[in-house]
Amino acid sequence: MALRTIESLGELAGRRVILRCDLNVPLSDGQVTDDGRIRASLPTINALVHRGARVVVISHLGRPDGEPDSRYSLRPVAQRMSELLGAPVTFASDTVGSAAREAVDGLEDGQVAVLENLRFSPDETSKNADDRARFAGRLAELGDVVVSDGFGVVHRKQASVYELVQSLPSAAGSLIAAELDVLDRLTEKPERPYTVVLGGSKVSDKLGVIAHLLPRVDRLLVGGGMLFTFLKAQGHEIGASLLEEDQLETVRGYLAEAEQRGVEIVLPTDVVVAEAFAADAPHTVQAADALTAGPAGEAGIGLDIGPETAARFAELIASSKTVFWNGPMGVFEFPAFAAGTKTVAEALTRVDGLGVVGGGDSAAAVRALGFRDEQFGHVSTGGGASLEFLEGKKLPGLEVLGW
Ligand SMILES: Nc1ncnc2c1ncn2[C@@H]1O[C@H](COP(=O)(O)OP(=O)(O)O)[C@@H](O)[C@H]1O
Ligand SMILES: O=C(OP(=O)(O)O)[C@H](O)COP(=O)(O)O
Repeated sequence: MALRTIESLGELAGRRVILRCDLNVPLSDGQVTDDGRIRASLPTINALVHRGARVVVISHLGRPDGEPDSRYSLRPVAQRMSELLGAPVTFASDTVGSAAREAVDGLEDGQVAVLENLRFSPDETSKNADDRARFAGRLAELGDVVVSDGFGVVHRKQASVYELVQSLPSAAGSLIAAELDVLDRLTEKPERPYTVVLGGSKVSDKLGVIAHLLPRVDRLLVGGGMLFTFLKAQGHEIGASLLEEDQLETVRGYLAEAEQRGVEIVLPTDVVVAEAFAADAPHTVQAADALTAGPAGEAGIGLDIGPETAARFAELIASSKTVFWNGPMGVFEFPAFAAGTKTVAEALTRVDGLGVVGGGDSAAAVRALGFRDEQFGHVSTGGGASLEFLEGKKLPGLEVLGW
């Protein structure tokens, strides 16, 4: 089925358009450190502005605890959006309260407002459909139609992604359409060898996709925070490294299934082990099977793949015809632990075929390490969303758009 497009919404001049974006960008000291997701939202914002719509932008940022928390405010995002648009952007300090209503009522045709973080309300992410519907209803009062364009969050059944889109006439924005165009190429007869590279820190989310990826890919390379659950599942110690204890059995199952299917799960042979989770922590390269048990100060904490592993991953990536990579290989925010991510990124630029990097932090990482988006086949704004799409799953935020 085809996505409903903005054209299907008819005349937009003078109408209030709620635009659901994914503006979940990295911040440091209240400053946006990578504006990729804001830039990616601009084509749809500009298209709506040019049609004379009154644009009400909504988004989440990070994972606050369902209550206002200034560390996760969208205020700096609104500021950066204003700079990029070259036009004023009103910021409302709440999401469905009096500030939001005032900001929306004050909009003239072609103007833009950004409302505060959706996740400051527990109802946005509630598991209870009634809570979500109630919150979606309050959001719907702020608009006449909805445009959903937050590709990075379409895998979440959350109020603004799912219930809101069903509460008003709705359509997909051009970012979602563009993302799906590329991802379709990865799902429909990908050229082989097809390699998926997984890393990052959202370990439990992303371990879940492996079961569905195994029948589709030739190789799965595992780095980042995820690798330690694999090493532990193989019986190795991992010091104070990231671990999903309750996933050990599942991971053992994946290893057995991969062997049966002839899919290579490639695990690190060396890792960079630090004395603490800190930019200046002393660190050494250790064999992946040589770590000991204990707290960070004694047994260390794994913060990057080692150089031997990075070189092996690079070789496997560059010799593939189709590659999807989500999740940094290490804590790239600290330069001492960015080497693995840099080596993998460099290899992805050399893929003779389609090389895609996806995810908020992965895209930010490659840019921070000096790569340009044009060097890759595609830089996707969604990590988890892309992975679940590649699994062949129906995604809630796309289903409600007619996909
Ligand atoms: N070994 C590790 N231990 C802890 N965190 C890690 C490790 N490797 C990578 N990370 C962290 O993973 C984060 C990104 O993960 P994730 O959100 O899953 O990626 P994306 O946003 O690209 O989908 C980064 O902030 C990075 O520091
Ligand atoms: O950053 C995001 O996902 P990603 O890290 O998988 O790219 C999205 O904004 C979704 O955020 P969430 O994983 O907190 O629901």
